[in-house]
Amino acid sequence: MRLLIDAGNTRLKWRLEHDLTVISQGRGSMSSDHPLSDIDQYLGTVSRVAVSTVAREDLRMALDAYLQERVPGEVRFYWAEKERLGLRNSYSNVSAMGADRWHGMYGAWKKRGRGCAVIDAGSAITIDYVSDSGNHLGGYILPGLAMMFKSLKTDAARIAFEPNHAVALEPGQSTGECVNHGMSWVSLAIAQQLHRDVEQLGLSDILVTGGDASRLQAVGLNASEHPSLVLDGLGFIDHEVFSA
Ligand SMILES: Nc1ncnc2c1ncn2[C@@H]1O[C@H](COP(=O)(O)OP(=O)(O)OP(=O)(O)O)[C@@H](O)[C@H]1O
Ligand SMILES: CC(C)(CO)[C@@H](O)C(=O)NCCC(=O)O
Ligand SMILES: [K+]
Repeated sequence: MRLLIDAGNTRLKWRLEHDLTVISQGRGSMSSDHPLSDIDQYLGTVSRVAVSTVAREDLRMALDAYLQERVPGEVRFYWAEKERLGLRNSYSNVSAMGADRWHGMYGAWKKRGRGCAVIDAGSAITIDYVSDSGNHLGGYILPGLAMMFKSLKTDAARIAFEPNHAVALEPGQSTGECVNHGMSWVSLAIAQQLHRDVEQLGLSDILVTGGDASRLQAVGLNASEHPSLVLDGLGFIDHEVFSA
């Protein structure tokens, strides 16, 4: 049994596989003492764990200790790389790139095998462009939608509102409308700029993942949704490493 883990800043996503077939998948909180409690009964049978993480080093170490204690198999952490089977990183300091971005891009590269844009709308939003020849052309890092809401709540004294996920784009006429419509408006701006970039760079399509994927699609982002793209890419890499 193989366990794949995408440990983000807020949440952890996991997938349990047997012979590359998905047995079960789910998510846990990074702040939980037992983030894998849903699969407690399986942990003793896991022969290998592959982890992609962007969490703080102390949280990574706590996750490592937690896994070592419960899983008999090897626990391996995977990071961004310079190159893998035709996909080439543009960062000169490759290790500074979030592992989730590399693994998401690799998942997209393996699925598409040609130029594409990858957008991960999670705690932060990342956008990465890959050319037909596999060159990472670069990307963008933006605050995520929940992060934007939170910063308005905590850093501005007179902005009181209840966030919602409705798509409404007309100019707001109350604080709540201004903030909520503003979030749709910024989502639309992201989607439109992505469409322009993809067209200009000649990329074939857009893959989207992350908790706010559907919100971007709701304002018209023309993308295929891959809810666990990071785990997909991580799984491909771990498989390649172990079958080499
Ligand atoms: N049930 C939910 N819990 C938390 N966020 C959610 C939920 N459903 C949708 N979201 C949206 O998903 C976004 C977070 O996405 P996602 O779950 O992919 O990130 P994350 O896993 O928290 O990020 P990271 O991988 O950095 O930990 C938030 O901006 C929020 O608006
Ligand atoms: C941007 C996030 C937080 C998105 O999860 C992650 O990919 C990260 O911590 N990246 C490190 C900085 C970088 O990718 O250049
Ligand atoms: K993420």
